[in-house]
Amino acid sequence: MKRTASPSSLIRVGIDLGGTKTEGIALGAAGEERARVRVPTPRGDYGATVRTIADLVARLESATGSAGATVGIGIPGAVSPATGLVKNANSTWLIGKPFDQDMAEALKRPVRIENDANCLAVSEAADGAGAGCGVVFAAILGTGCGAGIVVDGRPLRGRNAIGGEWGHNPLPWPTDEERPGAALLLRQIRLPGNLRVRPRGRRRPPTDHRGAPDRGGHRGAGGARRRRGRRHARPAGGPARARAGGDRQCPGPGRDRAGRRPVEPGVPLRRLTPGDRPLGLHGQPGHADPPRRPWRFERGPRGRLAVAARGGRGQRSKLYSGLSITSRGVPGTLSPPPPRRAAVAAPRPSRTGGVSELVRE
Ligand SMILES: OC[C@H]1O[C@](O)(CO)[C@@H](O)[C@@H]1O
Repeated sequence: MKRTASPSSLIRVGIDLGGTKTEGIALGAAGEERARVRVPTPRGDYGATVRTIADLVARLESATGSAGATVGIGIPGAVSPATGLVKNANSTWLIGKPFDQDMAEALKRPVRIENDANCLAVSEAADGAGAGCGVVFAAILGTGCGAGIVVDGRPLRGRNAIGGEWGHNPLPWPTDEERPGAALLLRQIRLPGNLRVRPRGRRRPPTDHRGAPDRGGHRGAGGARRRRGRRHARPAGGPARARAGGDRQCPGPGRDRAGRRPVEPGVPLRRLTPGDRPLGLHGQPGHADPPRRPWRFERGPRGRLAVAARGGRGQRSKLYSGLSITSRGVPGTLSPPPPRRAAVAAPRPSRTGGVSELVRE
């Protein structure tokens, strides 16, 4: 006979939906761990993701001999208060979906959805590194990079449900290689097919984390590691106690990966101007929701232009190959990686009328 949950046998199920794995835990009435299951996340398949979580809940309930457990799910990104749809998820197949509703329907009960970094921050504030602290900041380095702020035990979501998100924001003390900002941040965009964006002109030779030429391993990996260390260190310089979660390695505030080198800010803080407006998460404009104005690139010195696309309800911005892009007069190129040339995508408006400007020479 199926047992139903009574207050004494109440099971609380928590699910961590990650980019590579999905893990569920069943907690007993006193918060003790009763069961735990981890499965691969069906990447790219929204329906399968919903089913996987529903199966996980069923497995946890059967492992604990319970039914009707309460369910909370930590997700990358957030459910937008404006649209009720998922936004900012590095697991991009969730973007634009009514995930909370679909999960409630699949599980036949209400579910609570929260940003994974907020879950981490609440957990650390409750009984982890931030226990006893009034304000706790926790950074998560998983498939994506995010963070949460908790005040007096409750997450600060903010009006756009992005409170604490630091992963895709401009950093203080930009270095020369990061200026003017937008050109660099353009690299974050996932382009259709094989296309990629790179700044035009001088290319820095790959270096390791000490700045020496990187010989071996992946080309440029050392340089990337060094930059990553610096960039994570800068915003982390502030809080008294910070906690990093997620399943990727983090060099740690102010240190390189080996924990040796202090990271110095080097250059003074430069205020970003509207023209520097970086592309936000997954090509959306900043973190604004809904976008207050479309971003665009300006006409460059050679009169060539620019692609501009409007982000919007979770859809990716569209960029096209074969055009030059500029940002505040600093040219970059949008090109297919050699030697195989990707087909030039024909400019076409996105389904929601996304292309705001497209100018050819
Ligand atoms: O999953 C880790 C983090 O990645 C993000 O989706 C950003 O890419 C955040 O919203 C989340 O907290």
